[in-house]
Amino acid sequence: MPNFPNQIRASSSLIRRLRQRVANPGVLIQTRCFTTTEGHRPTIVHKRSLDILHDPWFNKGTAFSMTERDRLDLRGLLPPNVVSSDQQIERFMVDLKRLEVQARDGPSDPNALAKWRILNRLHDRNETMYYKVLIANIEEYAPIVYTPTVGIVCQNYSGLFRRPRGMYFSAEDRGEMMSMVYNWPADQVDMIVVTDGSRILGLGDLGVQGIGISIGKLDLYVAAAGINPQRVLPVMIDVGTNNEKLLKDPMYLGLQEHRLDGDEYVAVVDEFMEAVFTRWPHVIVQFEDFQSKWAFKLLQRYRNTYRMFNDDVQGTAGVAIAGLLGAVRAQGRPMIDFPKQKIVVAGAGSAGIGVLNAARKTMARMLGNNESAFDSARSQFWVVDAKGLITEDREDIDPDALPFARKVKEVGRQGLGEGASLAEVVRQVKPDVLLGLSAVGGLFSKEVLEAMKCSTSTRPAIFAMSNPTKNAECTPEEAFSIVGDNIIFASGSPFNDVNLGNGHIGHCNQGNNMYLFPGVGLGTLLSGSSIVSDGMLQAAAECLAAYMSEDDVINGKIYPSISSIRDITKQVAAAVVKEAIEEDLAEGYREMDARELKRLNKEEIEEYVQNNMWSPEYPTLVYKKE
Ligand SMILES: NC(=O)C1=CN([C@@H]2O[C@H](COP(=O)(O)OP(=O)(O)OC[C@H]3O[C@@H](n4cnc5c(N)ncnc54)[C@H](O)[C@@H]3O)[C@@H](O)[C@H]2O)C=CC1
Ligand SMILES: CC(=O)C(=O)O
Ligand SMILES: [Mg+2]
Repeated sequence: MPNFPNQIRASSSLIRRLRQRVANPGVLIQTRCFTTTEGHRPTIVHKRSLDILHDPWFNKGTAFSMTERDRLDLRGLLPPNVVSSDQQIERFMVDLKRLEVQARDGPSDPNALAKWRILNRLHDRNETMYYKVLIANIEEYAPIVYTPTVGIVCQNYSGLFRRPRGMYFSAEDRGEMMSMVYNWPADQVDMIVVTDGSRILGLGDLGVQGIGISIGKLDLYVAAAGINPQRVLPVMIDVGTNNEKLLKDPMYLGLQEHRLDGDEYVAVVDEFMEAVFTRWPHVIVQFEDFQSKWAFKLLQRYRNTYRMFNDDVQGTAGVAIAGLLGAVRAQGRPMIDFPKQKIVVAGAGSAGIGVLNAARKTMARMLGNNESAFDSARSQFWVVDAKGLITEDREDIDPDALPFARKVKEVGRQGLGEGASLAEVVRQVKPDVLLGLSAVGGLFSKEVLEAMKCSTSTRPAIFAMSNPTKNAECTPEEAFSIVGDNIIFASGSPFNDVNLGNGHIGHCNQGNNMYLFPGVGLGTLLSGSSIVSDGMLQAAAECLAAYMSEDDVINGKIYPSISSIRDITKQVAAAVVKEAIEEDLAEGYREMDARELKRLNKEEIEEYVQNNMWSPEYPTLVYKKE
């Protein structure tokens, strides 16, 4: 008879069952009381990995210890912070109590977070149905699973966490990644979206909570590009966080230490890349929301060796180019006039510099594609960052911004100098385009927009591209009411069109990389190219630019409506495949080999893309014994 500790009052039925166990030591007795010595006996399970996490009987969620995670092939399938069951309950209760307040946080839709929770639960229960709902209602639900609501989700992720989705590679997993990738149950993975959480939308460093953005982007991969949801993998590389609030938050699920930096940081990302490409050699890895400091370096480090691209640098650039060309057409001018546009860019981070580089190259191509064309294109841009106008006088200038630093003499003639304010720059330059990728909500103040009224363009364009909604540089109402009814307006997050009165509508375009990255990923996959070339990205941007009709652009519509995202994605993917074939990069995909790909004409490429897009229909299921 076992000795019960004094404080435990065992029920008579429990004592009866314990007696049974003493008589039959091999038999495990299920008991509801977990404070007896029973709690220390192991429970035999016939499952491992996600099967355990998805089984409500055995799942302990974030409370699985590291030894158990290793024993049950769970390493990487949960955020790295191991919490006690009391902490789990505390986190749940705090989140429950916050629900009402959070639900009101939605910037444009007061029920946004509540909708996200409902959709997320459906996602956990039934993926086919989830994507069917998402695709059929993309206009209403893209702002829930993607920007802006995904921003609120990331900010509150530790509280919202219920079931894991995706993989976490943390600094603690160094040396383990090559084996832990096998904890992911799918033998085929087509798309990975990875973040290190260091710059989530315009919300800064959100650490492990940034995984929400990888999940949201992959939702669009499935909904827009028809990537099979069983072959997508959201990833979070947790190297710590420099967000002091999260470092002190007892609810936080990530590593509570400062970010790794320098060689140590690179070694973690290197190990991750090697591991995923070893297990899935044909996967495409999209880098998302890495702080600028690393975004460019990692892109240069990997782009010629792995199938990868950086969405914020390259996807945003393509979307902006398409919009900028649309803005030229909206003035009733041919696209070839683009090199005459004066463009003021606010923000010189990964997105801003990506756009500037691509815009300069596009202008240079139009001007003859030689060195002098490239050099002269530079003078069309004025770049303003947190310290004001960037000139060659800037101390410790960021090397990525250096090519866009204005010559001091040159801007001096315009009455401008190093560090001039955005309003001053706009007043003096009178630009055709004012483009914001600063993450500073309201940066296009009344003063800046008043200055934009002096633009020399017949149809000034304002791109307030920062996300989420509260970080937009201005609202469309502010832009139309201050600058005038005739402007072209685009924002990164969705806004409603503006009623200008007299039956006129001020059109609000959504200038977001969601119109490109799904097609770039799908096109790369189906071409079988082992890299994502500049030409493939350029082809994607040109396809998006050409998608809008002359009537559309004259009416101020420079981007498609989100309701046509599946169609535009198909076309972008086809353009990417075509370019990969032309550059001799296409190695084929499945039964379509390189030679056959080369024989396809434009229509056949589109058909090939269409035929390879997954649709949310229930398949017939058949049971087969292992
Ligand atoms: N619409 C879209 O498709 C995309 C939008 N974005 C948005 O762009 C924003 C910036 O992203 P990153 O470039 O990666 O961020 P980042 O943090 O690397 O860069 C921000 C830049 O803005 C500058 N800045 C800060 N305060 C400023 C001020 N008062 N005036 C002028 N410039 C100022 C900073 O100096 C820095 O150069 C984010 O809000 C992000 O959500 C990013 C990618 C795609
Ligand atoms: C849209 C996007 O990629 C961003 O705001 O970072
Ligand atoms: Mg991004």
